[in-house]
Amino acid sequence: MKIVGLTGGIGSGKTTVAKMFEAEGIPIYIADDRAKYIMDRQDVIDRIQAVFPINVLDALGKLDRRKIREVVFDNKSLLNELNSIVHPEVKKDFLEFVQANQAADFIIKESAILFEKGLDRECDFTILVTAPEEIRIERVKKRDNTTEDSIRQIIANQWDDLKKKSLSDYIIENIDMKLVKECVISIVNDIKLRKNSI
Ligand SMILES: CC(C)(COP(=O)(O)OP(=O)(O)OC[C@H]1O[C@@H](n2cnc3c(N)ncnc32)[C@H](O)[C@@H]1O)[C@@H](O)C(=O)NCCC(=O)NCCS
Ligand SMILES: Nc1ncnc2c1ncn2[C@@H]1O[C@H](COP(=O)(O)OP(=O)(O)OP(=O)(O)O)[C@@H](O)[C@H]1O
Repeated sequence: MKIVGLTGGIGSGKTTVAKMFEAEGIPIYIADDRAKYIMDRQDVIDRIQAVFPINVLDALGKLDRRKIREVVFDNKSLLNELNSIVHPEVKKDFLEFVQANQAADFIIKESAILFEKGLDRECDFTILVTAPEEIRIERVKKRDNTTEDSIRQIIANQWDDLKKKSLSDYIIENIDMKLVKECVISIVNDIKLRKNSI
């Protein structure tokens, strides 16, 4: 079984593209979604609250992600603290996913920070999803009902596409969905023919 990392900056459309792979029968692991699920666990909530200088809970005692988002992307040390709590848990969770999908030819691991966190070293191949920054910002503004400033703060915590392009095996420009779909189908066929690289 091959592990194929899929990444892209905020709003590039990597989850949208990951779902196209899923439609072709490829198991997909969306690290962001799994991180959210893990962060609803009480033991994880307690560890996060212990390092945050503000109350990060909502009225029901659940983690208020919006509050966290408002502080971490402007505070590198707090983001590192959060990452150091969440990422090892995601790693364990991913290993279980890999075990459960041994029969697949390959699986897709989608993460916004695949290269930033060196996770590409654990992948056989990598796919980068790109789109012009202004388009990405417009997409996220619409999707999350958020401000351009807050999106730009997240972009500042991710590598730029130029750096990621040089490390990627496949690059998908996500503008026209029909072309993207064709690209996904040809990548699926190509990866199936390739041997594991790690
Ligand atoms: C900061 C949090 C609470 C904000 O949650 P919220 O639901 O508002 O936004 P969401 O999770 O959709 O994040 C928005 C976008 O920010 C980017 N992003 C998320 N985490 C990170 C990070 N650690 N570093 C850089 N960019 C990140 C992604 O492009 C992501 O899609 C959340 O992103 C989080 O818990 N991040 C830390 C865990 C993590 O690293 N997850 C990503 C992969 S495991
Ligand atoms: N080719 C496209 N044309 C128009 N809208 C798109 C396209 N691709 C994605 N979108 C929309 O843009 C938004 C962002 O896409 P998506 O959530 O897949 O991005 P992402 O890279 O996973 O973002 P994030 O890093 O925030 O998780 C979504 O609302 C999605 O429906």
